[in-house]
Amino acid sequence: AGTPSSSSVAHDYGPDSGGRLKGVRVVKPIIVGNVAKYFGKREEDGHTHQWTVFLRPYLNEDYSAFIKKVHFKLHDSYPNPNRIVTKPPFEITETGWGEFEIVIKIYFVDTVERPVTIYHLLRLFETSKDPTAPPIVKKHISSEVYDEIVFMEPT
Ligand SMILES: O=C(Nc1ccc(C(=O)N2CC(c3nccs3)C2)s1)[C@@H]1CCCN1
Repeated sequence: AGTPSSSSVAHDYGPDSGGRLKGVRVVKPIIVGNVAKYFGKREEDGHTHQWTVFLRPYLNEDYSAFIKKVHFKLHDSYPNPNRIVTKPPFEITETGWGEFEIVIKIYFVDTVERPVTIYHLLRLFETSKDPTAPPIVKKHISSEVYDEIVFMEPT
């Protein structure tokens, strides 16, 4: 039998559906992280690394169908610390000398879905087991975590 026509498909308008179709939970896997490259100590401003913080799909998929924009909030000592990216790749590349928390806020095309906030600690150094040891500088370093965006997709 072929796909049932809309008339034969039963729609479940649950008691709390507010007129929307009963939602189907959609899980979108993502990777949130940063890569960093050590370029020595720059005379003029003391910056030592170039880094890129990113939010990307776990598999190579186009998430711009449901992600409207991604807001990266950098440390306030950066010029224009509120960086908005409206199309993939959702990433920011900057230079600096230290590690700090970057607040990443994802806004969805479907405005009924509330924005999602993710916190990422920018990593430039390898952490040594000995807390009294100086930070370990590596030419290249990366720090990324797997995460999931879960939202209700109307069926
Ligand atoms: O490092 C840390 N906080 C940092 C905040 C901002 C950092 C940075 O790298 N930069 C500011 C930015 C510019 N200033 C002027 C033009 S761009 C380059 S580092 C903390 C402190 C101890 C441990 N981690």
